[in-house]
Amino acid sequence: MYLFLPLAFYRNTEISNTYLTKSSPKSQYHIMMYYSNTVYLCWHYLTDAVREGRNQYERAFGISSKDLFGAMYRSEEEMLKFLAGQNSIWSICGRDVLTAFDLSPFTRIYDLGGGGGALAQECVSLYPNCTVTIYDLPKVVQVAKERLVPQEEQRIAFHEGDFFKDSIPEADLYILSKILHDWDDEKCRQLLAEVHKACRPGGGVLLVESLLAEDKSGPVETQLYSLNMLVQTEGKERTAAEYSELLRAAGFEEVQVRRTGKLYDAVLGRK
Ligand SMILES: C[S@@+](CC[C@H](N)C(=O)[O-])C[C@H]1O[C@@H](n2cnc3c(N)ncnc32)[C@H](O)[C@@H]1O
Repeated sequence: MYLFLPLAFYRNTEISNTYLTKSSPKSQYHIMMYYSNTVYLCWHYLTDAVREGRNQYERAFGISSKDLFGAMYRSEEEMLKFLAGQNSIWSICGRDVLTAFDLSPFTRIYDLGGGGGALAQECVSLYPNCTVTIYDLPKVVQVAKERLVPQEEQRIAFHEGDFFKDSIPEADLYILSKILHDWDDEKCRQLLAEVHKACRPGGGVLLVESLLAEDKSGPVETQLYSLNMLVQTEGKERTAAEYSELLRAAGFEEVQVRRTGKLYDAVLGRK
């Protein structure tokens, strides 16, 4: 047993150096801090969330969540913390979700709700012939442009817009990474219908989401994420069949599903 103690200590130090140290390239520091300081406050009201079937911003922060991202971005500091947190996961899973399918035929890509841009950066480094436009709410785009995406990166462009209200420009591929899980089925259908209208014939849409098993019996991480969505958004995690159905209802065909073995998976639909 005494022999294993230093080994366990060494392993724990290695894990914390890799995933918790702020300066590590695989650091999960920002998302941990966001969970701990913001999301956890909504979890205090889990029983209310289950009873009422809605998020708990009002109880946790005293603000209405009628405009969901207005509530999440209630200060510039909160927005930065959220975007940095969202970016962190792609240092671990970005390559897996973007190589689940060969995306090289798609050169004009829009990352809808592309946030802090980490997935867009991973995409241009894996597929050097593509350009990726980060489409997001104006204040998110401004922060991504000025503080999160390196200015010398010529293959990344920016588009300020609200994908529920403004038009979506034509492209070969739309990435919707962790977007549909924020919204109910009706809003997902509305958004996918607009994406289908804008998509070039022969183009496609790539959903990046954490997939539940078809009987919803697991994985436990995805079930927990679904509760996370309940306490802080209007959405939930879904099964591959549920995403495929949403894509088909919007007009996308040849829907293919790839599980990566990590937290996030990929679903591709073609127009
Ligand atoms: C859960 S985050 C995912 C961010 C990024 N796609 C990723 O995977 O790291 C959802 C993103 O959708 C954006 N978003 C929410 N509502 C939007 C809207 N109406 N129009 C455009 N972007 C929106 C948010 O600002 C945020 O960046």
